[in-house]
Amino acid sequence: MLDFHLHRQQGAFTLDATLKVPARGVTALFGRSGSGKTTILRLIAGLERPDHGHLRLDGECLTGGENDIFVPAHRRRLGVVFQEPRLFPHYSVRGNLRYGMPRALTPAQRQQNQSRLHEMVTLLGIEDLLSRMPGQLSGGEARRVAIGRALLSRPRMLLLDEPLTGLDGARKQELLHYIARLAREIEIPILFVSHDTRELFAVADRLALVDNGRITASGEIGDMLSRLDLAPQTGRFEAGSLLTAEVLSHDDDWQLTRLGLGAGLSLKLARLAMPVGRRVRLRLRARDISIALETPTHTSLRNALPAVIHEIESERGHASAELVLGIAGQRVRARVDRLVCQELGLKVGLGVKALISSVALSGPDVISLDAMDDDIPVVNAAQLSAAQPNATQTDTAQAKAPNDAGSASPAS
Ligand SMILES: Nc1ncnc2c1ncn2[C@@H]1O[C@H](COP(=O)(O)OP(=O)(O)OP(=O)(O)O)[C@@H](O)[C@H]1O
Repeated sequence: MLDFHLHRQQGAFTLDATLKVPARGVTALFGRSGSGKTTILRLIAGLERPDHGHLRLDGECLTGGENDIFVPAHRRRLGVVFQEPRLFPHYSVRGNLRYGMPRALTPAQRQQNQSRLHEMVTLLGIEDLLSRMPGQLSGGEARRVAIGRALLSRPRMLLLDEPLTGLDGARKQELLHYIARLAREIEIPILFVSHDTRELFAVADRLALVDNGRITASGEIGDMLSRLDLAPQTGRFEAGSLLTAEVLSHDDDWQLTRLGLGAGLSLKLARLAMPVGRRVRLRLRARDISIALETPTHTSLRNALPAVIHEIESERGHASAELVLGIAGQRVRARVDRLVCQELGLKVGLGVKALISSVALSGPDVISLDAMDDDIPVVNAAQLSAAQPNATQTDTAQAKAPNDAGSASPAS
């Protein structure tokens, strides 16, 4: 668990942020440009010092406390990837990747290091770059090397500040899946900053909203996105909900998949390439849900789920009303015409049917919560959590004096 209260004055900007981050899973910092997200990451990484406050990771004080501690960046054992890759210019790509890896003292350890390096190089698609120097890489290539170096260093926590900016679509998607999978398999927390709501949808378990130097709300991402009061801050996400579900069955004749939502409820959507039993996260857009008082007949809408209206926000001057429905114990946002709301007599506590078209949902709306596609190599939990005392240095090592680099040369 990471917990902090950090205060820092930066010119006219005041940061005063408090947050608790659980021991595992991905927490996304989300907020407009200039709200203080990078400053928070830099303070956690030890690249900046707060004016006052505290920062503890797994009970160890890294900043503040009774003795006003400040553990330097390179001793924090954090994996950091910022927007600029910051590779060591005097090491080759291979040297950069090996930099933070634990020293191999036995042939077995050497073999383990080799196979982890090989997995990472394959995943990142940088086989042909290993002998190049950082000055000979494109921006996207350097970013991939920086991500690999951070992950290979066996950090206690990963700090990712827009790590996928500049990557092409396919590579971005692949790495995104890798980060999501990694987050679910390793026992270290990840703090992730991104402006891209699709990235956050794919990887974030929790959302912390940053506004003008403060963390104004935080919680499980599905709960946060279904809160109408937070809509002004979460507005860049398309209004909707994240539900957890399970793949129940496939119908190969009609190319449909049935997802179980709990409480005996299920919905159908286009066939997913996932095995039965897979737990998934499903995104339902508010605009894709219609409301009926009874289960309609003679309709193309095949998903009619019993729901109870929990909240209604209907304001004069707006054409639509926002609803929060309870479906199988999960909160689901829906958007209907205000006029329809009045004509149907919708009110809090009323039982209705939520109608969802099976074609409104597609593959990208469904993210696996279990192990991802089995052909993507992954560093397993045991490998990552078996951190060696000397295994450190990722981008934070840049904070060290250049001649320190010699004492922490790439692991063999
Ligand atoms: N060295 C500095 N001196 C004075 N003000 C600074 C300094 N660095 C950043 N700021 C200001 O601090 C505020 C927060 O900056 P920060 O980079 O943390 O925002 P951000 O949320 O990460 O933004 P973005 O999403 O655009 O990356 C901004 O108003 C910025 O102008």
